[in-house]
Amino acid sequence: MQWKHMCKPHAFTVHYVQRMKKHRWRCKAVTFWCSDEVLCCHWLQALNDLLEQQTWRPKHLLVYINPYGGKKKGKQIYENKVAPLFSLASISTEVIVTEYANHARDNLYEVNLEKYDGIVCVGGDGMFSEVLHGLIGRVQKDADVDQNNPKVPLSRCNMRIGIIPAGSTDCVCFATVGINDPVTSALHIILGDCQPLDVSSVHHKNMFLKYSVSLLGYGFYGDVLKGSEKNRWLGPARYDFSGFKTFLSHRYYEGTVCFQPAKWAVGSPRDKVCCTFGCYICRQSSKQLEEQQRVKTNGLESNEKENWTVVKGKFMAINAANMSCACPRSPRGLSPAAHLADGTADLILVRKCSRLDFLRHLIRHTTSNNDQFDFPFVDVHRIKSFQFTPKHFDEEDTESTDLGIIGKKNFAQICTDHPSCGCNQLNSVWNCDGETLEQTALEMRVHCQLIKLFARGIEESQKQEDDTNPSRV
Ligand SMILES: Nc1ncnc2c1ncn2[C@@H]1O[C@H](COP(=O)(O)OP(=O)(O)OP(=O)(O)O)[C@@H](O)[C@H]1O
Repeated sequence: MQWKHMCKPHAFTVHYVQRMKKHRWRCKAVTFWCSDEVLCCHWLQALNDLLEQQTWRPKHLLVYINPYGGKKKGKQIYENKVAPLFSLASISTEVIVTEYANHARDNLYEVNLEKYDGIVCVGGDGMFSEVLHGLIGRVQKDADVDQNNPKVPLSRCNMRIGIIPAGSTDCVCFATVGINDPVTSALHIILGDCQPLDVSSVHHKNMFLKYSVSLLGYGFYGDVLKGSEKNRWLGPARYDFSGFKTFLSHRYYEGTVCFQPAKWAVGSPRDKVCCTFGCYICRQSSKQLEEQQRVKTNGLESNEKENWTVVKGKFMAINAANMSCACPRSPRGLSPAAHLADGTADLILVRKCSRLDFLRHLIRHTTSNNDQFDFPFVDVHRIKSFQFTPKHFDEEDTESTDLGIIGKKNFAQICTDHPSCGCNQLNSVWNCDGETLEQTALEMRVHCQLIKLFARGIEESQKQEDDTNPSRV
């Protein structure tokens, strides 16, 4: 049908998603013309009815914008790239531009969540973490769950969170969408995508510290973060600078790691298969975990205490990765086969080794094919929880673990073990999703699929799909 032959044209425009390269999505439009007004209305009605049936699409969203995240362009990015798309999709929003750190977290404790179909945060990983803490905290409060009890099962959050990347680090967005692009993320929100995500709770004794969705790292990654904070004035280059300095200092830390292997899990950290859209391993593992928990609550099995593996030693790094932790710099991440929603984390123990060996291990994170775990000083385990007790701890920490493995008193020691650095630093700090923790003795537990994101995981074999049907989403 050609519009120029029509005497009375009627038209409507359909906006659709088109896949571009590297997981990027764009909004395209096609206009349909019709000479018959009634027919045109029928088409419109039919399309609107179809859209109405897609009840998973959000209609009302609560949006938090951090105006100071990244290059301070959060507000601009939202107004220019995201808001017009939400309005095209008839999504109404309540927008809160944050005025101070933790504004969004505090607000989430008070707001009437029933009014919304989802929460959107515009900012970086720090902003996402704030919203995550606000939402999980609020849901536990409403369900009367004590977050300070490390053993308590947490209540799942059904409200989805969308991340519009506008920070200096957008790792969670990158790992769950495949790219940190505001328009792509907005389109995933509009389509109502849903990606469940595991969350780890981190406790010190019976005190809740933080939730983590990506990396909980001690030793190398803790030191890099701590060093980078002292050099904030360098901007994003502070991470490279601090990384180089930390590498040169070549420190190791002594302590004891106790962990519970995730025996039900289907995959292993050494798998070649990565977590992708509709991941089979996430589905199977979470199903088996649910089954195991059902058996336990029915009293058929009650041996939660056993199955702890204890590793005592000198570590360059202790990393617990809840997801691959892929980012543009390390495209496969710290643990390439880690899964977003299988109820496990990958615990990577890098024991004391030579500087050259450590460099070889680090370099493998940046290359695509080599296995970074294939070294005699690296061990990797798929776990559901772990505890760490440093060899040198404060009085405060003496009763830190309930396993009673280490019962030594506080003692100060000059750093004779580090002739290369000449430091007197006995303990490292924990890097919890980019924030340092004060306590060194801690306990981490994975909560399977505790939250949901407006994402779908990383789509594979894009090329094939693009060739056959570029717009099918
Ligand atoms: N209005 C505000 N003023 C100051 N800080 C804020 C404000 N709103 C949010 N924040 C805090 O700013 C921190 C960093 O935000 P965000 O993650 O968006 O940016 P970023 O540049 O990626 O930072 P980082 O790399 O440290 O995560 C968050 O911890 C958040 O709590």
